[in-house]
Amino acid sequence: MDQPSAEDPAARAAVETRGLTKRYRGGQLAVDSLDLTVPRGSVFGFLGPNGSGKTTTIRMLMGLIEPTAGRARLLGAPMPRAARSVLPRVGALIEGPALYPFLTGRDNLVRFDAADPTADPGTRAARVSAALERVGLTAAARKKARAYSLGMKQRLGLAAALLQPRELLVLDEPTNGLDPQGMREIRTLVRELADDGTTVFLSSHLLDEIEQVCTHAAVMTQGRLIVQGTVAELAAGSRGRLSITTPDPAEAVRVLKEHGVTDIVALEERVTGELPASGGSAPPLDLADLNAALVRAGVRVRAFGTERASLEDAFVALTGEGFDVAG
Ligand SMILES: Nc1ncnc2c1ncn2[C@@H]1O[C@H](COP(=O)(O)OP(=O)(O)OP(=O)(O)O)[C@@H](O)[C@H]1O
Repeated sequence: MDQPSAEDPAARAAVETRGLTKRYRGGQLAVDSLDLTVPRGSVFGFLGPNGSGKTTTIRMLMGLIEPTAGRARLLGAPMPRAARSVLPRVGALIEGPALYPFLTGRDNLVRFDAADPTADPGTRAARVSAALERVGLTAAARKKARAYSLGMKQRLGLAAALLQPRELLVLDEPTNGLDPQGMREIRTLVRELADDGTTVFLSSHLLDEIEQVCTHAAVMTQGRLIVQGTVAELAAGSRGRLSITTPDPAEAVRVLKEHGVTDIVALEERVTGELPASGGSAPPLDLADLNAALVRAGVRVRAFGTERASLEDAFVALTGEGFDVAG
């Protein structure tokens, strides 16, 4: 009864939650009726400021804590009920890897592998070497983990998650605390894993990072999901800023105002502004008409267009808030 058919979207999604809710004992509503669908094969960014409920959601998905209400499916199977059969197909890196500092990178992986009752000891050395190679730590395999940089430690944690082939990787803030080089390494690795067909679900409070690496994203604030979709769809939700280059900025500003453009900023030859929102009875402003009006008014236009809308624009448009991008 609980097994979805091949036609059921739940069978296709790598992660699916319906009404998933967590209220902690102290009364804190950390996750509120979450309906999340992570398509198989996606790199899915789970985005939200600190405290928005991302870790709580991930801990429920992995069966580490019980939801207060609602349900969660991982690779089509109900959690936490199917944990024993599903979790071996899922690699996870949650709240930093638990490493033995006085063991080498390689020996750390040997210990992780030995803790897995399904792992054949006869092929352990080959598995460990392949995982080290996968994350680019072969050269550093004999160094003690305490001598690793934070980025190398994260990669070692990923290697531990990759000792077995995985259909889904769940990474909680995998670049938290890393320097730009470490962040790039993790991003590259995530892309490579996705190219191999692994679904990657990663949480982050960095919009920029999600835009660079993810195909899909969901945005959380205060325990609630405010939007989910492909990154392209989310960014398209806001139109971006109008930008004009002209030697006649004063006249351009006048024409733009007449056409309902707001928040106009003129800096030497560059004039930018917010296009009026479409909707209601007003027809959307056609950029071709606006350009023609500028030319009719004698404004000499060197360049005319909209700046690419970013996920951050979409986020601000959705919530009316800025985003914590400081890290
Ligand atoms: N064990 C707990 N008991 C009570 N409240 C908790 C517990 N864990 C988290 N919370 C609260 O639940 C809310 C969501 O926290 P959560 O850690 O899930 O958010 P997050 O988006 O992962 O943030 P961060 O990036 O800071 O980890 C916060 O208000 C937090 O204080």
